[in-house]
Amino acid sequence: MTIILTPYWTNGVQKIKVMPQPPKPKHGLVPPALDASTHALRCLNQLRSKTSGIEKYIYLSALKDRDPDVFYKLCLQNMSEFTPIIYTPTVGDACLQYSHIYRRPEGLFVSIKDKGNIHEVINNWPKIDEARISVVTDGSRILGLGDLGINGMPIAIGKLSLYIAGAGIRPESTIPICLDLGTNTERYLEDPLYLGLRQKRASDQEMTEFMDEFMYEMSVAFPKLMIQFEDFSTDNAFKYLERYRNTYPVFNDDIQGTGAVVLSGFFNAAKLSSAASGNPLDSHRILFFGAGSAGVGVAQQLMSFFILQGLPKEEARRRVWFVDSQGLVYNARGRLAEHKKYFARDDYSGPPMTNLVDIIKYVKPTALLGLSTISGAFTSEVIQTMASINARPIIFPLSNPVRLSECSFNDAVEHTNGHVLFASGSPFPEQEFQGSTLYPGQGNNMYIFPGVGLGAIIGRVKSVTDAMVEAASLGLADSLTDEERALGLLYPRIERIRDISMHIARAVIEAAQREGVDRNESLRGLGDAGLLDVIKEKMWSPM
Ligand SMILES: NC(=O)C1=CN([C@@H]2O[C@H](COP(=O)(O)OP(=O)(O)OC[C@H]3O[C@@H](n4cnc5c(N)ncnc54)[C@H](OP(=O)(O)O)[C@@H]3O)[C@@H](O)[C@H]2O)C=CC1
Ligand SMILES: CC(=O)C(=O)O
Ligand SMILES: [Mg+2]
Repeated sequence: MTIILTPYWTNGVQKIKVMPQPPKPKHGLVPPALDASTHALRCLNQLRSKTSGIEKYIYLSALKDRDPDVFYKLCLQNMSEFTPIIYTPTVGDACLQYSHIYRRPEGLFVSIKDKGNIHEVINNWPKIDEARISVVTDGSRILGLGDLGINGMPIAIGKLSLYIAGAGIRPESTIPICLDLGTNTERYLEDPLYLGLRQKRASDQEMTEFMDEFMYEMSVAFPKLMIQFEDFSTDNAFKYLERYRNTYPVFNDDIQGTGAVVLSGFFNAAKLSSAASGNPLDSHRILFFGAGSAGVGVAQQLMSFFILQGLPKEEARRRVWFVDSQGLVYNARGRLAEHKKYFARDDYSGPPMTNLVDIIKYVKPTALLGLSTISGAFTSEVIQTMASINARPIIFPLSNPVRLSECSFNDAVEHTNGHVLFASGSPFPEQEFQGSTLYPGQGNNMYIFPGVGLGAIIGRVKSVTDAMVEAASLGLADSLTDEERALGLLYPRIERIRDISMHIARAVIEAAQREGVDRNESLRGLGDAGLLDVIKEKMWSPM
């Protein structure tokens, strides 16, 4: 049964009543012609009557609170209309304005001031034994929008709505969590409506002590929970994934989820690009614009593309080049952040190379991937240079939200004469070009994490291994239907997300079984079809 957190005020302090969903109202208390299907249509019309994205977001948040079944039913029926509202790009605006549009509590807030007593805060969560998946952010790098502090909560809520809609996780099994470790963003510290602690971020040492306590207490309170880390700043994203991944079932969406979704789209794009150029799949060369947690996470995952083509690991590494805010990343440039060292080039030692067009002419990449947060960085000249060296250039501007995208689909189509193989982080509309319709891909981790989480909890895994993430990626790449391939799509239609998540979950469980990290013995030996039946049967659906 869905539970409702109802806020009320006593002596100026907001308190929460935990209530079950109300029973069906008695005769006479609702209009006579109210029925479920016309009411869903009424809600959809109300949503569509709103003109701004943030109004739509507020409307849908209220609908989800009031009537989760209608919300999720409409979401599933209108996935491509709903995802840009409950997720990127609009969720970015909801985060920026969270302290101003806040209506009612949703999720769990654990602050640095709770250090030493985190156990008590966690145990205030109403349905401890139901909890299966938590998305945890510290608000320090929300999408490409920077340090938003406690205003990062909507990203955890949005991701979990996609878990529920896209993978059939029961709503009461999800916990959005925002860790409040302070913020270094002055405008929030000065905003009288800001809902978080009014202090600078905790030191590294204090944060690590806090995180160790938090992770331990979570594992005690919620023994069946998988944690998804979301939108931690670069260093902390790598640090805490490494620190906990062998002890608890954790997954970093920005490093691993993004890696998996881009590997999948790259696989499909590389086949089309190689078919057009006549060059073999193992000859691809990839240039990353942006060397943060997402860029490096994707590069680590893309290594498996080359390794699957038969290249040795060292040769696979050499197919990747990075550009960061200082230009081409190479050893002789001087001190490099730890996460950049593995891919730093040792075959260039000249002066810093900072102009992207010059770098493209030097590297001659078949693929240009943007994870930089720099809006419009892929200028017409950049795109034309890619088109001049590739029959079908792969161009993926993956930064979110849409206004930070490195280029638009329209520009990519126009400057490559329609030949581009394109995927962006946030959605772009399709384009008419020379009498045909061209479809942009959405290379967003939303295709991956619902299925990974579903597989992780049904398989009761001890940890989320690299092989499980790779299996999710290849499962997604294989899920294109013949009709989708005929249209040149790189990713399946988002309307099929439940089917896709089911297949990803199966691939994840089988990989966990091969690696010996599964704890659900009843699933062993079921075979593909048997496993799919179990997964399907476990998926929640709105009534
Ligand atoms: N599509 C998807 O599914 C996902 C998309 N993303 C998006 O990716 C973007 C980056 O995220 P993340 O990696 O976590 O962020 P980070 O802050 O960790 O990384 C940003 C990177 O961009 C580089 N950069 C900044 N300015 C420039 C510039 N002028 N020229 C070249 N490079 C520059 C930075 O350089 P330096 O290292 O020198 O500071 C850094 O390497 C965000 O917009 C995020 O929304 C993230 C996850 C998933
Ligand atoms: C999509 C996502 O996780 C991000 O932009 O951070
Ligand atoms: Mg993210």
